[in-house]
Amino acid sequence: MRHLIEVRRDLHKIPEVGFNEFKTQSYLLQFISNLDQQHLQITTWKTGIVVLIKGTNPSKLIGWRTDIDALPVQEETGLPFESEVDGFMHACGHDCHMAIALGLVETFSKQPPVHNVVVYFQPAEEGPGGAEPMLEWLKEEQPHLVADEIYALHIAPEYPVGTIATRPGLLFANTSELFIDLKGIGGHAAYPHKTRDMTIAAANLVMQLQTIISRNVDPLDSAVITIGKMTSGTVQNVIAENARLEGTIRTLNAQAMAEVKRRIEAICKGIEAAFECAIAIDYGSMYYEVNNNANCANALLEFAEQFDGTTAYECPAAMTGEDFGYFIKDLPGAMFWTGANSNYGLHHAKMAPDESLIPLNYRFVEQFIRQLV
Ligand SMILES: CC(=O)N[C@@H](CCC[C@H](N)C(=O)O)C(=O)O
Repeated sequence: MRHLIEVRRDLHKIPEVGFNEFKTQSYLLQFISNLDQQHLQITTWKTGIVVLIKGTNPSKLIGWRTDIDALPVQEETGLPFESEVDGFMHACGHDCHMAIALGLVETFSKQPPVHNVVVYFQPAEEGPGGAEPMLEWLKEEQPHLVADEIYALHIAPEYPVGTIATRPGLLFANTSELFIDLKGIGGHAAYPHKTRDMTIAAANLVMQLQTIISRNVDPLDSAVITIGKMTSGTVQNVIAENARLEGTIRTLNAQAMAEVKRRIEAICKGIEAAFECAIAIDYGSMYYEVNNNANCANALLEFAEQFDGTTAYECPAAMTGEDFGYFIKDLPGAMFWTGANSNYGLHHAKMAPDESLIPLNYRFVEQFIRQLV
């Protein structure tokens, strides 16, 4: 399956963000339509694709989900197949995920498994979230395409290739995006007393938000507030009338998320009073935690222990988010990390997974699905 690496490189060159994966979708459709169609049924939803593979003696429908979107990150890997789209990159490995999923569709199209298999090519995992609306559409309009059990993987740069890492129960956090707009009064840089400077207000707000983690979250629990982007003002000698913070909140449970939000709102009220400004908060999209079904996670770990080329690792939970959580909110299923051996982590401009993970994982997942009873 050497060609899957070529496929990954092709996809790596054309990164697209959530619900804009038009070139990606047509590349995937082209690949799938070149396969033997006898056992396949292809359906599209927005920029996503759902492929049903009819099994030889099915008694259930097994789901495999891959995400297909990229990130607004300027690539700095220096690889010969670098992103051709300025400012965008597959910095979260979804290009590898897609190549593995295409490998599955290809092999199952030639040699169908016993059970029916459905492969979801899901848009917008990085945001604003494709899993929840895709599932709604499936349930309402294509109920025969809703899996009975479902699996997915995510590359993990910090583990060697061949590591299959997961755990029963909570694997990934609850997430909520966070957008905060501050409005004050702009004016001349030399007359600050006639203005309400939103650069100063936003800087104070960023610092105060971190006290929620250190002073409001139970030290035996965990949470993250990250402000990934901060913008204010227009030019060096004009005091900023507007500022905007863009970030994300991560918690291990829904109660902690509610408490963090309550404190964000209280702190924003304080900043409004202190800096005489107006603040608007928007929580953007929220992802339900990835809570693995214990039997499904253990089945993956047990299979990885005896599979040639993989090592099972029962890993700790992480503060990453994944809208795959919506798929396994109501269905049995599990997600796992798969080693990608990169010196740079997820979302880094130099993240470069070891591509040998692609043929290995495609074989692992194919064999895992084939042996499910
Ligand atoms: C695996 C991974 O990196 N997932 C993303 C999901 C982002 C969700 C949303 N846009 C947010 O930032 O809250 C992650 O950043 O963990």
